[in-house]
Amino acid sequence: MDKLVIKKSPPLRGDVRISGAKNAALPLLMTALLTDKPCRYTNVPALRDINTTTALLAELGVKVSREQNEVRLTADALSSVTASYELVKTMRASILVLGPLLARHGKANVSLPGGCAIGARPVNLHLAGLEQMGAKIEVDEGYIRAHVEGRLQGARIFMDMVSVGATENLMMAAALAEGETILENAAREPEIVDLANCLNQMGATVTGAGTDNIHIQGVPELTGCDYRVLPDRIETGTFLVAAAVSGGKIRCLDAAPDTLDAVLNKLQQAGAKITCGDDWIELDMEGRKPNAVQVKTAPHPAFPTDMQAQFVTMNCIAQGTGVITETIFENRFMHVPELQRMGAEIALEANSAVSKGSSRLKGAPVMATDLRASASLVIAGLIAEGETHVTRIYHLDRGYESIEAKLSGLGAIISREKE
Ligand SMILES: CC(=O)N[C@H]1[C@@H](OP(=O)(O)OP(=O)(O)OC[C@H]2O[C@@H](n3ccc(=O)[nH]c3=O)[C@H](O)[C@@H]2O)O[C@H](CO)[C@@H](O)[C@@H]1O
Ligand SMILES: C=C(OP(=O)(O)O)C(=O)O
Repeated sequence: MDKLVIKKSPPLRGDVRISGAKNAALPLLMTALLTDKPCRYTNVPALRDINTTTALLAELGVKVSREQNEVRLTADALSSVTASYELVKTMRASILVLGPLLARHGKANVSLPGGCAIGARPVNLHLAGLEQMGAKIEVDEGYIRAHVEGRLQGARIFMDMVSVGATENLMMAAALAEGETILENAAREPEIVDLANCLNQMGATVTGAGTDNIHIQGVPELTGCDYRVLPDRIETGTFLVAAAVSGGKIRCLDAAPDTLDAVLNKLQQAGAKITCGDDWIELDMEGRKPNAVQVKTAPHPAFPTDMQAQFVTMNCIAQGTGVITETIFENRFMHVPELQRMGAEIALEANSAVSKGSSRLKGAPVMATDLRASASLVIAGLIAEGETHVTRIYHLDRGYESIEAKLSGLGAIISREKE
């Protein structure tokens, strides 16, 4: 297994190119299941989760070809409608094959994803929505077994929690359903808008994406697509926080500033000077240490849970007391004990991490427990005295393309080694 070795680094400086968004690319690649025509996706990040997705699609019989950041998929003859436990257990987003398979093939067997380090993460909203559209679903031996006679039927579906994945699964299913589907209390994330744009390019009629009320007029069949994945707002935010923590000045290129309002707002409160162009964001700390900020995670457009861990690291070394409250996942503070091992003064109070600020971090061996927790430890390593060894970085490789090369390009002292 690999680990990252990070030494105390100078303030980050320079330009970094932002990759396509993992959380947009995953549902986008699943749209290929909705058509027998070829689909081409560009700006697809080179990530472990993308490898898992193409392996999953190949297992279903989808023809896959991949070259650098381009993926071509053709689902003209499926050989299976089963997403196996072996793949689903490594990537929860595998559940997103359920809606498309059911809509186009009338049948799907998908292993229950189960929980993960950050929480229980049930899929009841995905299943309830599909049942409202006429699917018969049972859970047997750890598998969701779903079928429908004829086509799924459009329905008015109210989701009593905001769920990104359920909104995506139901949007894809509804695109091939008979009649209109209305998703109420839908998620409003930029990745949902990206999925709607791709579906519309394939001949679907999706309106309202980006609001909490999405209308999908089903069509009998869809065509292929040639679609460029949205820039990764969480990768962008992670580099910006790393630069803020180090007191540096960086420019994120090929970014999407309008997807990051809540994060940029908090960075400004922390004392960062932020300048944006159409597709770039510059952060300049002008040599200052960040001020602690108060943050509460919530569905988009509020502050994203996927940026919470990185801000916990920032608050540790910032000036003043900061409180970060997590409202999306019940167990998303696994990075806190690891940061404490590096000397961070943080107290966990219910679902809040309270940092006293001005912690002097010292390098230590630390363990990555999930994707964004790993990112928070890497950021801590950049400013800790001495050397930090981050193990179990397969979590990091799920969601950050070439993170050590990108950080090195900004002046960080970081290398990948064998554990
Ligand atoms: C691949 C991907 O895009 N992952 C993102 C997606 O995950 P994901 O789509 O899994 O997250 P959801 O938005 O569905 O989850 C939000 C909350 O709703 C709960 N819930 C969800 C579905 C359901 O059927 N029942 C239920 O109770 C979850 O346990 C969680 O507490 O959105 C999360 C919230 O922004 C992000 O952290 C993840 O990075
Ligand atoms: C939690 C995340 O991803 P996933 O939903 O794929 O686990 C994430 O991207 O931070």
